[in-house]
Amino acid sequence: MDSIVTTEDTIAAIASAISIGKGGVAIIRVSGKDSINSCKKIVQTKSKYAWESHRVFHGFIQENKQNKFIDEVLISVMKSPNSFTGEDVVELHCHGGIIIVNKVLKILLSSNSRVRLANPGEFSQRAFLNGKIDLTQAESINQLINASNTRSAELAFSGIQGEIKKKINDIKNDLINQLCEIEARVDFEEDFTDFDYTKYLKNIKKVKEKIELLIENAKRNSYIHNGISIALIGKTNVGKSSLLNLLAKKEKAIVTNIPGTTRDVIEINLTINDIPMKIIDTAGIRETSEQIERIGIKKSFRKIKESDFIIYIYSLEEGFNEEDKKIIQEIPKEKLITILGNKKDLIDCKNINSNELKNTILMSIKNNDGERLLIDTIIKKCGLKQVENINIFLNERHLANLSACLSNLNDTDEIIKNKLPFDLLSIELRDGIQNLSKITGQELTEELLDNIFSKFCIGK
Ligand SMILES: Nc1nc2c(c(=O)[nH]1)N(C=O)[C@@H](CNc1ccc(C(=O)N[C@@H](CCC(=O)O)C(=O)O)cc1)CN2
Ligand SMILES: Nc1nc2c(ncn2[C@@H]2O[C@H](COP(=O)(O)OP(=O)(O)OP(=O)(O)O)[C@@H](O)[C@H]2O)c(=O)[nH]1
Ligand SMILES: [K+]
Ligand SMILES: [Mg+2]
Repeated sequence: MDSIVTTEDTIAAIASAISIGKGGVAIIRVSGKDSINSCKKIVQTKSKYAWESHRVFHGFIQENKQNKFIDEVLISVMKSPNSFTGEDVVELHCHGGIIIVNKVLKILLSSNSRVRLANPGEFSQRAFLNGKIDLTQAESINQLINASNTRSAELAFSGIQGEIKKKINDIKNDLINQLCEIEARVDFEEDFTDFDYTKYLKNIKKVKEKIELLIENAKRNSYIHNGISIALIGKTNVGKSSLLNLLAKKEKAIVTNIPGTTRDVIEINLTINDIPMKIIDTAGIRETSEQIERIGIKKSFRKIKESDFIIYIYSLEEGFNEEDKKIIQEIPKEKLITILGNKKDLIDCKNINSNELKNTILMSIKNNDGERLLIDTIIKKCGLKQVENINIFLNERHLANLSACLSNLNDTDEIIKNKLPFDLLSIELRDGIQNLSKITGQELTEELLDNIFSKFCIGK
């Protein structure tokens, strides 16, 4: 691995949340060779614990070596290698006002030419480069900071504890073992024939299943992190707003028997099976010259585009007709959770032709009949079923590398089936292993590194 960043510089930044401007205490974090010396220049202390590692001591921040103090602080020093970054780290715990903490930072930066402001994510980047954490742990730190719900935070923390790394390394070890078997034979070409292809294919199949399980679970866990949006779409008066109210368990939207009641988009948030969901009620779609309603209908079409998923509702009393067919053509197939035939209470179900029932669930929203079935359908269609309790969150980068590895493994199957040269097998396996190494960062490019850490906030 090339040396990617220069860790010659000592870096400093405000590590606590400062965007809101006030807080009891704010922390300035300093990391690098000059962290202790540069802080000594701006601190006056009489503490007997002063500058000892892993102690907290008391002091004052002084401006220009004068005896004029600008803040009273607590200080902790964590000497290399036993710190977050692995370098010498000093933390100054100032009063939490934005003016004072910025002033202390400014004085520190001007105290020593080798101290500079940290780039976004640079502390975590140093922790990574010094081998304190792998890439997945670094990414999990950022995920935890940005988590919007407790479940997402829980998954992020499990990543910080190394759960992603463990899963990936486990799969990697399986592949390394397979590679060893193969390479042993590539070296002694005459022994080709005794290679147990059946056993190899069986082992690789197991590895593929492990990867597929991770990918399947990741989909669900990414919904936990990002949530999903479901739009209720259909003609007027079919019961969209009634359904929104049923799911919300309160009267969020106006329901009347007047077609065109809902004009604007109405959204509610709920959690089903741990998944944060946004349910979106829209204006019923029909030909109309009424100006406000037309704007509402335009928004309905926009929601078809913007939402992750759609439930298409029609009235069983009216039947699924040409207009419904026309609207449903606007909905991408993969987004359609189900067609929902509503107002079951008004008809005799035996009279519905079986063609109409395909991909359709029947409900009486008014009588609260069929809600469970609808929720089960949502869970199934959106892939929200818990496959196995795998407590990790995989981001796009992890998934792309896992998929690449999976396709390497599929290629090795082909190589064997088509009796292609044996060394192709080992090339492909090596490639698969390399794709896994990219996830944890053992295989690294400068671009990848910049890409990941630039998404962090300053001070992390
Ligand atoms: N004040 C403060 N709080 C913080 C952090 C920090 O940097 N400073 N953290 C930063 O994100 C998180 C905690 N994570 C940390 C992870 C490792 C080490 C650390 O010093 N590791 C050393 C020593 C371990 C030990 O003493 O057993 C090591 O790994 O060698 C510190 C914090 C959250 N809270
Ligand atoms: N019989 C019966 N009536 C229902 C059912 N669900 C809704 N309704 C009635 O159908 C009418 C229209 O319901 P809404 O929920 O306003 O329909 P909508 O699709 O939101 O209508 P717009 O906002 O005008 O597009 C109301 O009078 C509801 O009480 C049902 O399951 N059975
Ligand atoms: K209505
Ligand atoms: Mg409505």
